[in-house]
Amino acid sequence: MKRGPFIAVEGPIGAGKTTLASMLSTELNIPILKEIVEENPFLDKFYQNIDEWSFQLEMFFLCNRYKQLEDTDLQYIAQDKPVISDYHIYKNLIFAERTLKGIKREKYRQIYHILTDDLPKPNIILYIRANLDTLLYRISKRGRDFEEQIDPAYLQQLIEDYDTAMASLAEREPATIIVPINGSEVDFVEHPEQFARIVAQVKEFIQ
Ligand SMILES: Nc1ncnc2c1ncn2[C@@H]1O[C@H](COP(=O)(O)OP(=O)(O)O)[C@@H](O)[C@H]1O
Ligand SMILES: Nc1nc2c(ncn2[C@H]2C[C@H](O)[C@@H](COP(=O)(O)O)O2)c(=O)[nH]1
Repeated sequence: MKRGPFIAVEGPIGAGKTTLASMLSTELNIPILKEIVEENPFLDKFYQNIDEWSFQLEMFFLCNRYKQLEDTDLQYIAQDKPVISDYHIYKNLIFAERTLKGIKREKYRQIYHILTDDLPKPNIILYIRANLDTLLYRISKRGRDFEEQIDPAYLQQLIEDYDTAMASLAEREPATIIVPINGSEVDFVEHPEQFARIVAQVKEFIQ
């Protein structure tokens, strides 16, 4: 592998991204880059009225992730140091294509490409797929008040959007390694041997 591994854990809301990224970070002794969710001023409003707040929310996520990735590039990637992240910048587009409409969607697409096209992209993606029941259960287990309002139909659409987006990324970027994980069947939290299998897979790619 040419540069230090940049590993992203992806999947729809509640799939277990932050959990798996944190466990891998500890196990492999690789620094973690985590999304900060609690300080987001728009998420609560967004779930109350998606059409009203989607542009502000998507722009907020995009600007935050842009800044975080710029810093990550300087601190780790440009220095060939490994790093693991609980998101891929591409998720901005997955969500925005679902939540934005018309001219705002078009403007967002342009800004997204201007900001992100030259940013370093992960070379390994652990893609946690999970069914609707699993996601709803985990979201309620996590217990964030504002997420109680998530419409299951929105979540189901995101499950499908993620599948489409990962297939499209695989086609566009054949060098990116995508490791699918069935998050409804593989339980890396309760079953250490299942976590060990994921660790072994990742090690295969980074050594
Ligand atoms: N494999 C798993 N088995 C059981 N609970 C899990 C598993 N993965 C995640 N969780 C729990 O589900 C909730 C959501 O996980 P989280 O990692 O925050 O998801 P994400 O970052 O994808 O939104 C958390 O309460 C976490 O402890
Ligand atoms: N509309 C968008 N919502 C997003 C985006 N990234 C995250 N989120 C939401 C989904 C959850 O409620 C919360 C945390 O996300 P996790 O997947 O880490 O649970 O934030 C986005 O780009 N657009």
